[in-house]
Amino acid sequence: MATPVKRKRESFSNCNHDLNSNQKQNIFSDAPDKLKTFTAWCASNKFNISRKVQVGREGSCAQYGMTAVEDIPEGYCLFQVPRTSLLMPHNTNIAGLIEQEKSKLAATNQWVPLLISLLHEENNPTSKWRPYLDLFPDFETLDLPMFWERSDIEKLLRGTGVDLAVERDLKMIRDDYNKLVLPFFDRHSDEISKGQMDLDYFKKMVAFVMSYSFTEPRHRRTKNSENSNSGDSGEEESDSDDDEPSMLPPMMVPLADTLNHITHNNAKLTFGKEALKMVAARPIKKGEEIFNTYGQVSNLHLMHMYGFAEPYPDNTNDVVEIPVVRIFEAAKDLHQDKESSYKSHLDVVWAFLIEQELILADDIFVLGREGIITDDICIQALKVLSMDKQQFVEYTEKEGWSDAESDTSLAEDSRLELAKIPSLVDVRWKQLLKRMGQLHLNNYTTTLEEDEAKLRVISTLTSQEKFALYTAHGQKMLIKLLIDACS
Ligand SMILES: C[S@@+](CC[C@H](N)C(=O)[O-])C[C@H]1O[C@@H](n2cnc3c(N)ncnc32)[C@H](O)[C@@H]1O
Repeated sequence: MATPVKRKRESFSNCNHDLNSNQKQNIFSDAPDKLKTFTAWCASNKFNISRKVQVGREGSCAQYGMTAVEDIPEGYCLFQVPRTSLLMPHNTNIAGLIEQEKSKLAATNQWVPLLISLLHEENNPTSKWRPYLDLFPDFETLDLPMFWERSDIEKLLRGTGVDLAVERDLKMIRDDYNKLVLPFFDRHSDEISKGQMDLDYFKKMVAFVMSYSFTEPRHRRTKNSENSNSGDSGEEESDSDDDEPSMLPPMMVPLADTLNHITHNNAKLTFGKEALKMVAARPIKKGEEIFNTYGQVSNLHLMHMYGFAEPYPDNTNDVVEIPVVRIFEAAKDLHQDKESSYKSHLDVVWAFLIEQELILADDIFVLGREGIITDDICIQALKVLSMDKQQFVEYTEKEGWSDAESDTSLAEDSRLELAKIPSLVDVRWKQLLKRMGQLHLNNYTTTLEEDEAKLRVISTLTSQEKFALYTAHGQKMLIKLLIDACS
């Protein structure tokens, strides 16, 4: 991922907004009770919300959101979230219990300690986060694909990768619930109660963490975080071990999580020692919605984790993940008229690539707006699959071939950027890439032309249909760019 541009810290990013009581009243005057209670809680916990913004449904593209009620300059601090108000395991009163079992609970999934903390707080009528938790009372509006009927996933999302991600999630949720979460509550039934929890309820909590939690980069030098733009984390640096993950475990960041996402965001979260601050990433005009970034993420990721996607070409971070086996299928397809000994030669070549681990069977090629991002494995496959039998024998007999191959083709001029593909010397590479794209298009349930017809009547679609269409259509457009570059 590209590194976000580091922006100048401006003096008005200090978040010390002095609001008089009239101004406070105006900002939330149309808010329903739960939102008022929540924003009053934010005020009493020193969130220092600027009078230039308003939280609510008005002006938001999806349920709650934040809008500018005055012009806002770049670098201006919209609000802060003191670290003491972050809902994370070590801030709760079961911190000790979780800490004792942390390595077991977080062994497969960093989310489990947070999920247990959330379940505990949700079950506690006097939780210090009560006004925050009550704002999202039943999670009924979380329309993530993991709640969809299997038949709808198959019909709308097959081939996008979201279908596979949901399958993996559902298995992991069941396993985490049965093997970690329930046993934890049972072991500590004297100290904490699991209340009405069952698997369905746990699943809703997972969805809440999935689409509302934030992660913070461990090092200041690490630029990107999921569900936040951490490029200008600013005030803090830790001396953590290089082996440790670059992200800290997830946490809930009240108020920051009312902001919606857009690829070209106008606000970003920064991580300070005492507080996290939401800062204007560019000037924002009165009336504009304030959008955070959930990271430089593809539609596949947005659809999977958050249940929405952006229409082509808005999401410049979009990618399509093509299983590597598709290039082998392309080679076979291109040579289907050839004699059977050539086809078995291709089988030998593919087995060789896998055996020598030049390619892993479950690898993917990642195709983005500029070209194939994982071009080293793709070039490896193109090179070997384009050889005739004699060239392949010579290649495998060549002493030290593996060292030589490991740095092949990574010179700047041979990267698989779309702009450079038309001038590739070996026409077989272009044929393979083009056929790979054509074959991948067969995995979706609709054609590009059918998608375009639906886009013309977008207002008649349900939101599930709309966002699934944006996901599949965006991916097909990227494949079309590849096919066009090879033609
Ligand atoms: C962190 S929450 C943002 C606050 C949310 N709108 C609410 O009402 O609570 C993330 C959820 O907001 C929605 N969302 C965020 N950005 C969106 C966008 N650009 N378009 C549609 N829905 C969006 C999605 O439902 C997502 O799962």
